Amino acid sequence: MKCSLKAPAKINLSLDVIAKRPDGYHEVEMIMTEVDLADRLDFMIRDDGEIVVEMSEGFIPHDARNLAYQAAQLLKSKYRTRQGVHIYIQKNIPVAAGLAGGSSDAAAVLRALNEMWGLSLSKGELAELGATIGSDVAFCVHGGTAKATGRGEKIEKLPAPPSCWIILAKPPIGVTTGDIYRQISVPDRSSSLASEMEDAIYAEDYARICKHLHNDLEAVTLDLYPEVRRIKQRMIESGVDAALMSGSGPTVFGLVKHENQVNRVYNALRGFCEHVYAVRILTETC
Ligand SMILES: C[C@](O)(CO)[C@H](O)COP(=O)(O)OP(=O)(O)OC[C@H]1O[C@@H](n2ccc(N)nc2=O)[C@H](O)[C@@H]1O
Ligand SMILES: Nc1ncnc2c1ncn2[C@@H]1O[C@H](COP(=O)(O)OP(=O)(O)OP(=O)(O)O)[C@@H](O)[C@H]1O
Repeated sequence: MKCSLKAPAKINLSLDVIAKRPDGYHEVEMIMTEVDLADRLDFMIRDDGEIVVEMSEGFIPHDARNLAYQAAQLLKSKYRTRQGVHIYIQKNIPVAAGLAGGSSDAAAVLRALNEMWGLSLSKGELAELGATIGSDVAFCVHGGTAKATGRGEKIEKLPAPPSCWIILAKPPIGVTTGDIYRQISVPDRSSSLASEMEDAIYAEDYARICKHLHNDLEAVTLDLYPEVRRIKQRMIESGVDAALMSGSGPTVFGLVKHENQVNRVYNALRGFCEHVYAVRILTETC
């Protein structure tokens, strides 16, 4: 039995850090959306019970450190499945980029093996299991556009934002999420910035979405890595409607409403860094 699934990247349109928790995580309020830059995962059932992960990129571990492997192992041990699986991951999402590449792979494994191993788990159950692997996995299980609270694992689905183009630019550095959270001073604010973004999405108001892009982690990463600040600056100068860093970085994204602006922005960034993508928001889970 074989199956293939796409594992899309996400961006954070809004990310508020609300409080530091005693367990070392932070309480957050985030608005996230999937974009059509995706890894591709090919699955094949193995009758010997083994889990084998193969990656297109040799530098990513394919053993128990791989989030896709962890997802398969979690289902296998919890539901005592006799079958195994071979998973090939064609990596298209840049790694350690703030785009949840590994989390999305893990979510795709949960969704695929739920079908292939006949587990009949609901999306909610898969998301709950996924959250034990990483904070972004629950969102990736649900997909689409959503508000994420708690440490990121409590998901409320939202409609897709109005149609637009997104330019992603990733400088040649990797950022470790924990390092960025560790350095943030929790902002003292009375109103929720994520709510402003949520309202703008419900109102289908592109200009308000641009106005309310916000990420509390951005200032920390920009201070640590001046090249990320330069990319954001370059993006703004190239004429995007708004720009923001995604997650803990270092990828910066720019929103562009009209297709005729896309090439100009893309080319301005392409001369500046190697990893540049022009993508769209996903309106349905693939
Ligand atoms: C930055 C984001 O990607 C935005 O979507 C997420 O908040 C992080 O999601 P993630 O990469 O899946 O994060 P995890 O693998 O769960 O956590 C990595 C590390 O980040 C820190 N962390 C993560 C999530 C959170 N809400 N608070 C935290 O302080 C913790 O130190 C944790 O040890
Ligand atoms: N399937 C996978 N794909 C990519 N990286 C993986 C995978 N499994 C484990 N990793 C490891 O996870 C780390 C983070 O990679 P990932 O691409 O998921 O980061 P990220 O996009 O910054 O995630 P997030 O936005 O959720 O913080 C890397 O050090 C990488 O070696």
